This record gives sequence, structure tokens and C-alpha cells, in this order.
Amino acid sequence: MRFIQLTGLSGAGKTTIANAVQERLRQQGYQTEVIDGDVYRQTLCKDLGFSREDRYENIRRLSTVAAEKTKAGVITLLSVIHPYEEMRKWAADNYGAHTIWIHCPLETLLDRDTKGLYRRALLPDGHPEKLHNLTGVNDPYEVPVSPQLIIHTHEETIHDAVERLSSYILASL
Ligand SMILES: Nc1ncnc2c1ncn2[C@@H]1O[C@H](COP(=O)(O)OS(=O)(=O)O)[C@@H](OP(=O)(O)O)[C@H]1O
Ligand SMILES: Nc1ncnc2c1ncn2[C@@H]1O[C@H](COP(=O)(O)OP(=O)(O)O)[C@@H](O)[C@H]1O
Repeated sequence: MRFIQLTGLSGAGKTTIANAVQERLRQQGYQTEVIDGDVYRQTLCKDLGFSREDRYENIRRLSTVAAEKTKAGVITLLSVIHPYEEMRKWAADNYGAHTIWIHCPLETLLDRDTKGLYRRALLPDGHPEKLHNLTGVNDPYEVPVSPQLIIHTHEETIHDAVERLSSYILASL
């Protein structure tokens, strides 16, 4: 098993954890790569927005890339919001992806708000900066039904989360 799909709300900690796990596994000699939704939305998925259809297409494309890397023997961490159970199941069924839920309550995310997206989503209707489809606020996030691992980033340190996910991956190779 080398295809790991991290799912969780913006700011939950997907990128932070994925990059640190990548670093950790590389140090141990494993070829590891991160496919980050936020990064690929500047290139391969530049044409896509945040409607349900576009999010589906985003996941389809990125999962295809992840599956290719996995086939080549690379441990691949797909780091995306991935809000729909149907698509998570699709990647699991078609590519053997394992699902890791990076969970953080909205309350903590509103405090973190590193990109200012939550502030914008909570603005009154009609405000020019209002964000209308932020996952978890005014767009759906379906809770994963049976993830292989759940990481609670409001309770667990980054170090502990990275240890736990790295160990999980190494144990399942
Ligand atoms: N409306 C809305 N909803 C959610 N996210 C938004 C939105 N607008 C911009 N962003 C930024 O886009 C990043 C999420 O892209 P993903 O490819 O991971 O999304 S998805 O899996 O297709 O739902 C996400 O990155 P992360 O913060 O790293 O999760 C945001 O920075
Ligand atoms: N236990 C934790 N795990 C991951 N990130 C954490 C944790 N505690 C605090 N953070 C902080 O939360 C933010 C998460 O941002 P990021 O990794 O970009 O999230 P995402 O990729 O899910 O949008 C970072 O600023 C990170 O330092």
C-alpha cells in the first residue's frame, strides 16, 4: 500500500503533516512524494473551481497522477480537502488508496485561519470579498465513513501526528 489520501478541511494540517512525513520517509531511504491540491490547482488543475463537479474532476486527475507514482514504487501522499465520500471510495476501490482523516474542529480552524478564507466565508451576503463555497462553512464536507487513521490536530502535536502517520505507512508497506 503506497497511495495515501489525506482528507480534511482547509487549515486542518494536511500539508504540514504530509511534507513532514515525506521528509521523514525520505531520510529512511523511501521514495516519497506529496501531491498537494493547493499546488496542483496552479498547474494541472488550473481550469477547475470549487463546484462539486470541479472537485470531482480535480480528485480524478490527481488520483491518476498519484496512482502512476504509486505504480512506480513511490509512497504517494495525496493532500486534498477531498470532501466527498463517493470520490474517496472511488480512489480506494480503483487504486487501493488508504484514507487518513486530518480532523480539526471548525472552532480551531477559525482561530488558525492562516489564509483568511474562513473570515471571508463568514462575511455577510453581498460583501465583495465574501467566499461562497468554503468547505465546512458554506459547502459540504462529508465525514469519512471508515478511515484507516484519524489524526486530531487540535489535540495532537505535529510531531506526534507525523510519527503516527509515518509508522502507519511503514507498517503497511
Ligand atoms: N471555496 C473553497 N473551498 C475550499 N478550498 C478553497 C476554496 N477556495 C480556495 N481554496 C483553496 O484551495 C485549496 C483546496 O483545494 P483542493 O484541491 O484540496 O480541494 S478539493 O479536494 O478539490 O475540494 C485549499 O487549500 P488547503 O487550505 O491547503 O486545504 C484552499 O487554500
Ligand atoms: N497538530 C498539528 N498538525 C498539523 N498542523 C498543525 C497542528 N497544530 C497546529 N498546526 C498548524 O495548522 C496549520 C495547518 O496548515 P496546513 O498544513 O496548510 O493545512 P491544510 O493543508 O490542511 O490546509 C499550520 O499553520 C500548522 O502549523
